[in-house]
Amino acid sequence: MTDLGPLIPRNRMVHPPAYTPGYKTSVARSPSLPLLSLESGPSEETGPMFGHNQLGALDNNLILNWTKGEAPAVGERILVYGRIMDERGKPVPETLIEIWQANAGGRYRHKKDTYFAPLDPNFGGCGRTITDADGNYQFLTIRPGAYPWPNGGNDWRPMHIHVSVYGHSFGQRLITQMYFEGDPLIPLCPIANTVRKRGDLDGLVAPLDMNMSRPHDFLAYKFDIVLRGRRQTMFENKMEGM
Ligand SMILES: O=C(O)c1ccc(O)c(O)c1
Repeated sequence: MTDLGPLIPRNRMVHPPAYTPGYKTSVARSPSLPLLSLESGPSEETGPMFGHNQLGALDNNLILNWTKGEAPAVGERILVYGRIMDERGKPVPETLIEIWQANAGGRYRHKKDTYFAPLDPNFGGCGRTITDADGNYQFLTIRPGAYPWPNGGNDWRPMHIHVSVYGHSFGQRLITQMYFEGDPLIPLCPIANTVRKRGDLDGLVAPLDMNMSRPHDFLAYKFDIVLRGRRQTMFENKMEGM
């Protein structure tokens, strides 16, 4: 295996900090003592690797990958596509990209989600794919609904899709959320507001792209992910979450 060298830690002065009291669950999740700096080792720097032969044909089609009969998922059909790049715009090929999201009513298929909106029996909410040789990926899905969450007052999550990019090893995994152009809930969201700079938050908002939409079928949203550098995508400080 190629020696990729030690992992480069994320710059916490740029990415959202772990402790953001406006986002209440971050308080208990964030460290209260200074961090120790440990060298990464083989368990962080190597594998597991995922190959194309491990993916099912519908893994990147959330409209069809959970259907029990012939019925597709309920909702506004959308294509989410983009490219994963490094700081020089060089594509990142063959990397696993996974997404998870609420259904069209704003409800997750998760035992802890008890929101009034019903589950859609034909929608699971998870998908995965591997970038091609030019770093491109695409998912066919439905637009997730916004939903209220128990953070305080009347907080709502904007429509969003959770995105994980795997890299070459466990220690490289990066997680973020994609928002939708024009959603008025974005500037009101305490989680979106953990991103300190307006320009960096704009990088998480996918523009509508009519050129990639398909007439009479789906709209398209473009979400590029930049791993490092001046135009880097903002990543989360936690590894789990809905
Ligand atoms: O971390 C959380 O508490 C939390 C709550 C609601 C969400 O939609 C989410 O993405 C995270």
